[in-house]
Amino acid sequence: MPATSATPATAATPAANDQLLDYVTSCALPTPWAQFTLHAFVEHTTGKEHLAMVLGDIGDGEPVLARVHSECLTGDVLFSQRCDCGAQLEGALQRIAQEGRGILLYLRQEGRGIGLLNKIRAYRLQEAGADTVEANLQLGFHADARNYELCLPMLAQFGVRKLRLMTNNPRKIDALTRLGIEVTDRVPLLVNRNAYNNSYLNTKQAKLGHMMTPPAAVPADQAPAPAATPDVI
Ligand SMILES: Nc1nc2c(ncn2[C@@H]2O[C@H](COP(=O)(O)OP(=O)(O)OP(=O)(O)O)[C@@H](O)[C@H]2O)c(=O)[nH]1
Ligand SMILES: [Zn+2]
Repeated sequence: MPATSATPATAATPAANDQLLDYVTSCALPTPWAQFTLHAFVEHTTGKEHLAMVLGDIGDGEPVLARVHSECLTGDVLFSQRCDCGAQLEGALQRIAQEGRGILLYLRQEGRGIGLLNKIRAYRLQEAGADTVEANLQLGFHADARNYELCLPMLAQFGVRKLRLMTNNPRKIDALTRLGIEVTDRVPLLVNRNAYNNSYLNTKQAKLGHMMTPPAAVPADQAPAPAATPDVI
């Protein structure tokens, strides 16, 4: 039976307006692994809706198991194998459910901050030979255009300042630390490689500094049937 959040859906009260975003409302969110409480925020400048999934008592001052997840519609919703986002999202929620306590911030900064349409443009460039970083640069963007400043008021809503952060990305840890959020531990969040995400994961490791185990080659005879251009993701 899934764990149930100790935070009732109606318990959270709107915090004072922050300069960056407003707290809006919450509801129960049953998942296959636990019943979370889903909290909704709206960002002032963009009108984007950002979300927090909370399980258990996270406001007691102890470090909280946390995932700061950037939106990836293709990976989180459409089952894309080009990246590791969907598997990381699922893995993070499962891990929080196992502990019975934690928070997942779902930030609407799709495509590392360049948006869905530009991410699809970037995928097309990758099919022509660019890697994930080169494609962003060719489109005139930084390799990673995200910022994490919303995390501070979102976490403050729940009285959270110390995280055990599920990530492989050292720049995410640096960014949160600079905001004044204490990352007490990094919890690796590794997913299986496949023929479609292998070079994407290698590029994240080589060019974006992600901390992963050494790349393991995917034997050709174990790889799924090839798509049009699987090796240039
Ligand atoms: N521009 C661009 N964005 C991508 C691509 N693949 C995935 N993304 C986006 O990248 C974001 C996820 O970033 P990742 O680099 O996979 O992981 P991370 O959040 O930095 O690090 P972890 O915490 O270890 O997962 C999501 O917003 C995805 O939409 C791509 O090829 N190009
Ligand atoms: Zn993704």
